Formats: sequence, C-alpha cells, structure tokens
Amino acid sequence: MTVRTPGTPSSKIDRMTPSSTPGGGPRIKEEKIVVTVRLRPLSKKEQVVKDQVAWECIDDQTIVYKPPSQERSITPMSHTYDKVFGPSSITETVYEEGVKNVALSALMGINATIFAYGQTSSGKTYTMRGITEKAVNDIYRHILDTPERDFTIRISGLEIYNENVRDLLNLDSGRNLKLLDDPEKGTMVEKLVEERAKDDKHLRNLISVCEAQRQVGETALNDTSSRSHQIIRLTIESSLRDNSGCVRSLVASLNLVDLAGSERASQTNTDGARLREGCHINLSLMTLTTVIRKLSVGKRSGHIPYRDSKLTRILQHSLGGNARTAIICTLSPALSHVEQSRNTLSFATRAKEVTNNAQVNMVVSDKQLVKHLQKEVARLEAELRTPDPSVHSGSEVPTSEKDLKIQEMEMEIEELRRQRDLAQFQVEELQRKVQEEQRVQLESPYKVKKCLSFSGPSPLKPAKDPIHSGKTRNTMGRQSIRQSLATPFTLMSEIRKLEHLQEQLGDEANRALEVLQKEVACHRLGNQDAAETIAKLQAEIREMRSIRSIAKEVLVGEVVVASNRSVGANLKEEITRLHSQGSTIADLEEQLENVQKSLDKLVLALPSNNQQTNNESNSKQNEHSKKKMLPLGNSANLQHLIRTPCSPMLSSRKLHESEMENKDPENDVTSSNETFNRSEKAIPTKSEDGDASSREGTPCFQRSNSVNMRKMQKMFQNAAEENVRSIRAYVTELKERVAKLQYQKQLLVCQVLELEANEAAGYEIEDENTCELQGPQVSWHETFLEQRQQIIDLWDQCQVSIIHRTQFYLLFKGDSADQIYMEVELRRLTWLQQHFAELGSASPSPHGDKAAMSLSSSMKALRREREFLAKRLITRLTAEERDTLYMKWDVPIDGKHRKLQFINKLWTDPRDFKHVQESAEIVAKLVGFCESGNVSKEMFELNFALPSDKRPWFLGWEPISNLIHL
Ligand SMILES: Nc1ncnc2c1ncn2[C@@H]1O[C@H](COP(=O)(O)OP(=O)(O)OP(=O)(O)O)[C@@H](O)[C@H]1O
Repeated sequence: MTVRTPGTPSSKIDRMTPSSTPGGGPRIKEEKIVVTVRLRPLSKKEQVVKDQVAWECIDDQTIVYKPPSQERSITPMSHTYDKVFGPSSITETVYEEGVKNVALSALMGINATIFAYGQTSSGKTYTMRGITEKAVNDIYRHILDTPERDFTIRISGLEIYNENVRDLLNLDSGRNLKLLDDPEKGTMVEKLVEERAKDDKHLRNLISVCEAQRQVGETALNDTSSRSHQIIRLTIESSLRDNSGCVRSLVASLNLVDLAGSERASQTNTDGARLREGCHINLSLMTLTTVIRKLSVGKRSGHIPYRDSKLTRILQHSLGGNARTAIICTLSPALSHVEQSRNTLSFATRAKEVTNNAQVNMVVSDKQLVKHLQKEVARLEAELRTPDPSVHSGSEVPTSEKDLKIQEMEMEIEELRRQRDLAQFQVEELQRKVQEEQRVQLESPYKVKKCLSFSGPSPLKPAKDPIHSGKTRNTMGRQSIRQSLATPFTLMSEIRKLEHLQEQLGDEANRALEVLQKEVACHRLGNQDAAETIAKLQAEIREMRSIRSIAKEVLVGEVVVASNRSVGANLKEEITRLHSQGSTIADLEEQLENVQKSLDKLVLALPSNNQQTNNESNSKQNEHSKKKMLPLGNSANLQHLIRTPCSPMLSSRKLHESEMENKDPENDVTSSNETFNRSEKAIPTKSEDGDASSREGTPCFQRSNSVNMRKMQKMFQNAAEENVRSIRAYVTELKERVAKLQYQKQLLVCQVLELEANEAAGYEIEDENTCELQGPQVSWHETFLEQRQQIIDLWDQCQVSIIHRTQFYLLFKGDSADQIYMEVELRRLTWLQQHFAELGSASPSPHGDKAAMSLSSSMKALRREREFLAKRLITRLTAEERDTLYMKWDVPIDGKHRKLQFINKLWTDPRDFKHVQESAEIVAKLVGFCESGNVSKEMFELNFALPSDKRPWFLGWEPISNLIHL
C-alpha cells in the first residue's frame, strides 16, 4: 500500500478555499504558521547540579531571558510568539490554547500539521503525546456530534532514523522505505502501511504501537531520548450520510510530528551509535531550519531545499504549502542550556514568518459516484416495477418532478464527464508541451534560455573575470541575485572557457620554467640538483600540455561555443572530461610547489648568502641578508619579472615603461635584455681574471681581488638574484591562479549538480525573462554573515577539518571579492551534507576508501587532526600560555589528557560567535597560519587537496567531483 503526502486517498481531488466548505469552515487563504513556546520546569538532573532558571514567561505571549543575578543590570531580551506556556502550564492548556484549532482543521478537509521542535530533553515527546491524546479525543467527539457525516480514519506511522524511513506499523517492510515523487500527489512513502481505525480505542492502540517501535536511547541529558523523527499521520475522510445530492467528500491529513532533539555531543556525552544518530538528527534539523529560514523571507527567495532531507521532503506541504501548521517549540529553563534555547527561539521567530496556503480538499470518488448512481437507478427501477398505489390516488410525485430529477442527474453526469474530458485534455496538452520542449532543446540549444534559481545569492564576479563577465545581471541595486548561467548550454560554454584558462596557465608555467632554466644556465647559480629538477619539471609540464585535448575553437569572452556536439546529452561528459583534468591541475599545483622549493634552494645557494653566512661577524650585513631571505610578497615582486628576457609576464602584464627607466642600476632597473647581456658578458670577464674558471659552480666574483671587478660582480649577482626571486614570485602567482581556477571549476561542478538535481526533481525552470528575484533587498554584508553562519553550522555538521575552518574563517571576512569563495564553500558543504545523509542510507561503497568518504571517515580524520594539534600545543605555546588557556576553557590543569581535552573543546559550538573566533585564533596559532603572512585567498589551499596529500588536515576533505566519480 502506498500513502501520499498529504494523504488524499481518492481519485479526484477538488481544492477550494475553506470559505466554500459545506460545513462553513473558517475562511483561510494564506495563514502564517502558528508558533507557540513551552517552557518546562527544571528537571531533576538539572536541580541536582543546581542549575539556574534562565527564562521567564512574563505573559501569555512573551518569554524573556532572565540573566543570573550578577547580570541583572542587563535589560532582559524578550521574545514574542502566538502563545507562550510557562513551567506550570499543563499539556491540556497547550493543546486548547495553542494548537487545537489547527488540529481540528483536518475534520474540515484541511491538511494540518503539528510538530514539536526543541533541544534534546526539552519536552517534545512529553508534549506531543499529550497533544495526540487530546486531538484523538476531540476527533471522536466531533464524529459523535456530527451524525450526518460518515467518517473514515486511517493511520500510518513512520520514523526517520539515521535518514532511513521505517514503517512503525509494519517493521517487516524494511529498514529504508523509498520516497517517491509524484508531481500531482507529492512525496509518497512506498509500501507504507495505512490501517483503518475501527474506533478510538483501536486508534489509540495503533498509536501506541508506533510509539513502542520508535528508536529510543539513553543520553546524558535524557534517559529515553528519541533518536528519530516520528510522524504519525491520521487521514480523515468524511462524506454526508445522506448523499442523494452530494457526491463529494472531504479528506485531509493530520500530521503529528515529534522531532528528535537537536543536541551537542559535548552535552549529551554521546559516542558510537548515539553520536552517529546525533549527527543525522542535527543534519536533518539543519535542513529544516534552512527551509524555514528561506520560507520566512518569502516564497520567492529562490530554491527551497526541501529535498536536502527526508524530513523536509515528507513535510513539504506542511512547510509553506497546502496545510495549516502549528509548531510547539519546547525549552529547558536551565542556564546551562541557554545557547540551545536561544537557537530554538531563533527557529521559532523565523517560523512565525512562514506563510502557508491551506485549502479544503474535496474528493469526488468515481466509486462513490457510481455507487450513488447505481442506487438512484435501482430506486427508479423499483418504482417502475411496483407502481405506487398512491399514484392512482393522486398523491404520487408528479411525473414532471421525476423527469426533472432525472434531468438533473443527467446534467450532473454530463458535467462530470466534461470535467473528466477537460482534465484529460489538460494532461495531454501538458505532455505535448513537455515533448515539444525536449525536442526544441535537443534540436536548437541556442533558442533555449532558462535559468535556475539557486539557494542564496550567487557569486558575483568582477567584470574582468572571464567566467562570469556578462553572466550575472545587475539587479538594480538588489543584492540578492539569481544566477542565470545554469543551462546545460551555458555551463558547457563556461567549461570550455575554463579549459582555455587552464591551458593558458600551463603555458605560462612552462614559460616561467624556461626563463628559470636559462637563469640557471647563464649564471650557474644554485646547485646541479636544482637545475636538474627544474629541467625535469619542465619536461613533465610539456608532456602534460601535449596530452591535454583542448577544443581549439573556443572563443573566450563570447557565449558562442564552436562545438558540433548536442548540448544536453554532453554536459555530463563535459564535466567528466573537465574533472579528468582535475588531476592535471593538481599536478600543476604540485609541480609549481616543487619549483618553488627548488627556487628556495637556489636563493639559499646564491653567492651573497654564502658570503654572508661566512661572514657572521658582520652583523649589519647579516641582518641585510636575513631581510633578503624573507619570503617575498607576491604582488610587490611581480613587476621585477618583467626584467627577465623571457618573462611570461611580458605577454600578460602591461608595463609602465617610465617606472622602469628611472630605476637605480644597483637594483637592476634596466630592461631584461640588458640584464641578460650583462650577465653573459660578465662571465668571460670573470674567467679572464684567471681565478674563477677553474672551479665550476663556485661564484667567481668571490675570488676577485679587483675592486672594479667586485663591483661588477656584485651588480651581476644582484641582477641574478633578483631574477630568481622574480621568477619565484611569479610561480607563486601562478599557483594562486591555478587555485582560483580550481574554485571556478568546483563552482561549475556544483552548478551542474544543482541543475541535475533540480531537473530530476522536476522543479520548475523559469524563463530567463522572469527569473530575477523580487525578494527584499539584502546587503552583501548581511548575506555574508548569514552565509558564514550557515558554513560554520555545516562545518560542524559535516565534521570538517578545524584547520580548514580556521583558515577559511580568518581569510574570508566579508570582502566583496569573497563572494565566490563563500558560494563555493556553501555549495560544497551542502552537497557534502546531502552526500553524508544519502550514505547513511546506503550500503558501503564498492569504490574503496577514497569513494567511501563518509561522516565517520570525516570524524576519524578530525580526531587525528585534533591529536596532531594537541601535540603542537607543546611546541607552539609556552607552559604559561597553556595553563591560561586550560583555565579559561575549563580544562583541569593537572588532568591526564588535558592537551587533547582542550583541543577537543575547540570549534564545538558553531552558534557561539566568541567561541568560534577564539577557536580560530588558537588553531591559527598552533598551525602558524597567522605567522606566514603570505597566504592569500586564492592560495587557500585546504580546499582541493587530494587524499594523497600527507598533511593531516587534508584528510577527509575532497572536491565534490572526486566524491561523485565524475
Ligand atoms: N512540561 C513538562 N513538565 C514536566 N516534565 C516534563 C515536561 N516536559 C518534559 N518533561 C520531562 O522531561 C524529560 C524529557 O522530556 P522528553 O523526553 O519529552 O524530551 P524530548 O525533548 O522529547 O527529548 P529527546 O529529544 O531527547 O527525545 C522527561 O522525563 C519528561 O517527563
């Protein structure tokens, strides 16, 4: 048996606004979600540890944070909701005053949902049990009071445990029921049993069966903590008993949802299975929060990610759709839970802004209609067979009246036929349109212009960015932007451009290496090893270039792509090809890294360094040397590269000739040719000196006794040194650009995935002309803050490396150029979250370790990373600094595992800004992130590292395309 969401059991459903309910129900068109808050009393556990009460309900709509005595001076922060219930309120009051109206809508054909949301142990199950009990009482009371209608009540029960859907009334049906999408009927749970309740006792019995089957476990906060989301659905169908004239019935579902509680592992003290459950719970609650947040800013705020969790998929109609919804947010009053309570209230505040659009669901059942007509025919036939004696007495129903009735019935049948034909016509029309559209898309990709609405703002790129220039629209000052480049065709064009950039970078890298090799050859600088390494690298890069199959017809900067392939069919192929070059980019990065190392060696081997090292007594000179050995900043040195004869920068950078002309010769201001020529001339001069030629690899000017010669040599030395440094800086820049390319590629992969997901889900793809967002204006700063919070939450959910978090957090502070990075990070994490959720319900991956990246592998990697950081505490901090931190972070100073205990506390509370900031600062100090000073945003490296990388914090973090084996 299959159940639909929302349950609509019959074949033909008419929806009408409740104003036209036959029973005259309440007039509802749009209605906000009803949000109530229930504050429970302090639990025994909380009392034992002398926890304090931090919240107070000051009236029936307002709850205030009541700070502990020392903070009394602070004005209490108040929150207002539809109803607020204090610790002394009983569940009956919560039901009567808070949710009864919503619950009983189901009797009038309006779908209704009541759910409890809150931290673990805050009283959700306690409240929902009472609410369910009261609702069942009222439903049966109403049935008794409405004898004119015939009621049928069916019940189904399911739980979502570790992102698997289980039937609570039939455990044999399997551990993970499939969700099916039906464009008309919504999300359906395959094979979910629906039992018809004979009476209220039977219904209660079935509810208790569901509750008994639910997954419950013990945690530090709750002995009987619900480890799954439970949805009990009552489907109520009713029709008039005397249905002579009415063949319609009302049908609606009442969903009673007891969510699992949000929890922090540190508070629930969970590990193993409990911890895994907690992660799944938090992930799906996070999606629920995101859905509510997006709905709260208006339905036009772009794509609502219902599909990111099974919970939101199943409850889709209750969240912004055809249902009346009431949410009871439960709170613990304890001071120790104040942060979690704040999160719950922030969810409640958002939920208040969500608007639903409930309608009366009427069913015209073919069966019912046939039954009714058969009855009528039988009655008429009976009348004809046994003529009523009264006919002759003159008291019969006049023939004209009978005819009238028959006529009416015929008309009704005719009307129903008409409606059926119309519906059929509409379906056919729709099918025709879909086919037509597919045909047009295949035949003429250029004509199809569509856009997808992405979740959140899309990355705005500076105009010079070839990937985005001309692709994002200026929305006349609106900061919330929709991106319109996600058609298969446009994406393919972007992929081509990306490839082209990739090729350019490869070329530039190669040219840089050639220059370097010449430098090495001309000046005989550095050691033989380094020269060989560079030659080898150069050969490798050349080989790399030759195997790259780049479409030469690509026209960068234009949308036109000279490709004779069919667009839609090849998109995936294109991405696969692009991804296959991922390793090339990674190789390029790695090789550039090696080049840089070789250059470092070269710099170390420079004569001035040797000379200065030997001359340690000269402290001034030594200092000068040290200064020269500092890592070079990227931009400051770029212009120097221009001086080298084969500078790749010549092709890509505009020079300021005048600047060059005015430079001091001591600092090699001359043109690159001059430098080169002088170097070449300098060597024989040194040889003539009769001293230098005999020792290969030894800088000849070291031996010269001539003052002029020394001067000249010094000049050559400076020029050579400068050249090597310049190349080094240029290689750094190349590395940055490669990294940036990786970001852009990831963004494309994300967009393709999103496109596919949306298309698979049958989401409406809007016409480009109508795709601009009409939503409220949001500044980039606000968007940044919101996105950052989302990212921090997702890091926590997905157990992402805390070194990665730290670097990202400290690098991206809201600059407008950060948009692309924020967007990519967010998309990647969202994808990862979904990937984990899906893995949770799948059997182990057959693809080996790399493919089987899961939440548990992330957790393992994170554990190793924390151990690594714990060791660093010794080397990076003084004993005094450590003790101060232990005290501040409540770690026993003489504890056995205090280092790890301390590290385990970092990055554990994504919602506490101060905590996040401090955690980032500490981790940065431990890994020396802030000290290096030259990590640029583009160099932000943790993002695309492959698992082969040895650095511990790289473990468990991969590009999405690796994970999906594109
Ligand atoms: N309003 C209340 N009055 C008295 N006791 C309550 C109230 N709410 C909850 N409790 C008690 O608090 C404890 C935890 O409640 P409950 O199990 O309902 O929490 P929960 O939010 O469902 O937790 P979890 O998410 O872990 O399942 C239970 O012992 C329950 O009896």
